[in-house]
Amino acid sequence: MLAVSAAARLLRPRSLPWPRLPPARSLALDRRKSPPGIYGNPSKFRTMLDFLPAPAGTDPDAIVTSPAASSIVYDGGSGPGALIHKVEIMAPASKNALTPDMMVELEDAVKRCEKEAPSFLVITGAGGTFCSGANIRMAKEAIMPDDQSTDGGQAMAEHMTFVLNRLRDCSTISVAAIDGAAYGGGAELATACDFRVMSPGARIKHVQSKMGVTTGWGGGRRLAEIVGRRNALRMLTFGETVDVDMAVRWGLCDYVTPEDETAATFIENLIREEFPRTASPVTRSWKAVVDAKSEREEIDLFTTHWNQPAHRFRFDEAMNKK
Ligand SMILES: CC[C@@H](C(=O)O)C(=O)SCCNC(=O)CCNC(=O)[C@H](O)C(C)(C)COP(=O)(O)OP(=O)(O)OC[C@H]1O[C@@H](n2cnc3c(N)ncnc32)[C@H](O)[C@@H]1OP(=O)(O)O
Repeated sequence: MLAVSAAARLLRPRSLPWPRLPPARSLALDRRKSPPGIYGNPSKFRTMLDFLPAPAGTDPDAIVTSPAASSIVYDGGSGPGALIHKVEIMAPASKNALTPDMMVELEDAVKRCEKEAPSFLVITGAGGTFCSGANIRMAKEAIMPDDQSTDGGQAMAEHMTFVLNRLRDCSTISVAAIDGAAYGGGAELATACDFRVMSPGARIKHVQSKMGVTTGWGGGRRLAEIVGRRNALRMLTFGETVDVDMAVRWGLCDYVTPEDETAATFIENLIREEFPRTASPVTRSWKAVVDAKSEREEIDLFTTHWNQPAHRFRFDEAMNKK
């Protein structure tokens, strides 16, 4: 899909960088489908865990930096509107398991991505693992009291569903760069991204049934959308380990990395090869195009770009080559 076609080469800008995209909202491209609060108040999770002061008001867009602020590392590249931003999950001692603090940091990362509007967001894990899901030790401590109360689980599920829906609905194209394991919640995070890149040896596994629960972060429905109902049921019921070959066959993996490259390096190189100068203003419209509810919506998106600087630049370049 991102392979460089002859036509794409022809249309590539040679000298001038393209103008920076204004933030999504001013282009009316903010296509968030899940209104804040639809899954309850996500700030409830923050408050419940008591690791943050009660949020001021309930502004769901506010970025409230978690005191931990270390395990989800946001790399803003060359700034707002850049071609690529990156999120690295960095807790290698637990195979990048997500603690409650990190779930809050992930929310902040997604909000930052929405605000700074890069063309692509690459999500990866440190130390050769993507993410081993929720940190089971911390979850036990923080949200599994002895009285069998379900409140903590519900708050976590609402929080993570809210965060991952925002990631999916954000106009930035997101890529899960998977080395090693994407297990449990890690698999759910991977399916919230628009594409999955896997290096040899990477594997995706929905271990939830082995843990005695169902998917809590919206990952079951997303999986069915990606691999089809039957394959999703198979993966979920048996907690099957899906390796790269199977993931490619089922449409769960979009790119396979060569042996000697990490998934993140591979996808970054691929993106930079396709967009050698800077971000294309068109990139952040594609999700809105494929999700358009009507021809009118698609026409309106097209019109947003028509005769604008990037279009004129590429058009003239193509004409001059004729
Ligand atoms: C809604 C989502 C939520 C849910 O379903 O409720 C979840 O996500 S629950 C968590 C689901 N995830 C798992 O069950 C994965 C468990 N981990 C593994 O299967 C393996 O660790 C691995 C990811 C396949 C890696 O295997 P390996 O390379 O052999 O490493 P180790 O197994 O030796 O692990 C090293 C170290 O990391 C700790 N670890 C691993 N995963 C987690 C985790 N999810 N939470 C907390 N800690 C984790 C593991 O215990 C080892 O610790 P030490 O023994 O102290 O070294």
